[in-house]
Amino acid sequence: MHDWWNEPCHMLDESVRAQALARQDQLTKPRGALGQLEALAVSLAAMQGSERPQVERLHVSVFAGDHGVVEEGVSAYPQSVTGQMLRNFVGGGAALSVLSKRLGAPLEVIDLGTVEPLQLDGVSHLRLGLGTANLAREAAMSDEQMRLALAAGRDSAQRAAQGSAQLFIGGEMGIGNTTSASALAAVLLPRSPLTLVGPGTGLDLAGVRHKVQVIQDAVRLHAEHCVTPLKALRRLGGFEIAALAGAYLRCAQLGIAVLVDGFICSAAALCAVRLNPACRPWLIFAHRSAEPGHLAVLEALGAVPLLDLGLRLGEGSGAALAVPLLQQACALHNEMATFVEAEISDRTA
Ligand SMILES: Cc1cc2ncn([C@H]3O[C@H](COP(=O)(O)O)[C@@H](O)[C@H]3O)c2cc1C
Ligand SMILES: O=C(O)c1cccnc1
Repeated sequence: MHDWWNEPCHMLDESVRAQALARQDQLTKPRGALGQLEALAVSLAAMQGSERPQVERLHVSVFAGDHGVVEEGVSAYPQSVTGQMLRNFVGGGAALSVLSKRLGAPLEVIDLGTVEPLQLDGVSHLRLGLGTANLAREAAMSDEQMRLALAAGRDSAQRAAQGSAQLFIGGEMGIGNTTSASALAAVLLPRSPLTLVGPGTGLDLAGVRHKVQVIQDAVRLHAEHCVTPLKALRRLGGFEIAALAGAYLRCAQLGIAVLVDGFICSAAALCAVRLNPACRPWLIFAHRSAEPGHLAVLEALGAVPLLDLGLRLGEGSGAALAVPLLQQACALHNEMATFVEAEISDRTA
């Protein structure tokens, strides 16, 4: 079967990057005084091939999928919440719904396989099963399910391109997915689950200890078979995690900047980068989640997150929150006066 994710990624425009860098140094501020915002505007310029980058047209897709591993008692919430939240996403009540409405961005909701499917207007159904299999006992997905999930993400990136999106945000909903993301990180980094696993939706200490045990056992069961990132994704991932990886990879191939959310999305980004390392420059990391494993994943990706607000929600909420920062970084880059324009001396004393 054709492994589309291996195709080359779009090239960043290095001459535009150099022009944007030169412009930053001419703006009426001490050099480097806008810190990460300068690098952000310069990166966006290189990605968009435009010396005046913009982040006005957003594409936001949230992928939902249930996780068989929930039967091991690894989440503070029941599996049925995943499907129920879909109504909340389309009804406007979910955190991501509120944030994307504020940003003026339509929210695409895609059900990849929840245990209690609801027929809802505004939800696309690409159901791959009643959730994944229990990764504590067997591979989470069949090869076909994983490929279909990757393709579902690829197709959302393609819709983003059709809408001329300047930024892609992927979100996720899947009770139990911090377990899947932690197991993936443990195998891909590799690192002991003990240092990665956290409370997710709010497990107490005993709950976290049990979750660590479940993940350690799962890693022991699957590790020797996870000889490629694709095999790790199939055995330990989730439908929504595979879709996010597929979306990130296709965005990089199509030349669309991606704003990555929290721990779950970063685990998907880790899979994407391991599948095709050339996608890495297209990924901007919005925030550092309170989930302990997130820092290790960010470090492995050489990522410096924009925000650190103690968020532990997922959905894409942290990415949506960081959009105004990207917009302001672009406005400063595009609209500030140069020393020459403002007739201010740019020489140091
Ligand atoms: C009402 C509600 C809304 C959410 N929105 C995102 N999540 C987040 O929590 C889940 C992962 O945590 P765990 O692995 O502990 O189950 C995912 O669905 C994630 O998106 C939510 C969780 C709940 C309960
Ligand atoms: O950072 C995340 O993505 C996250 C953290 C806790 C629960 N759900 C998601």
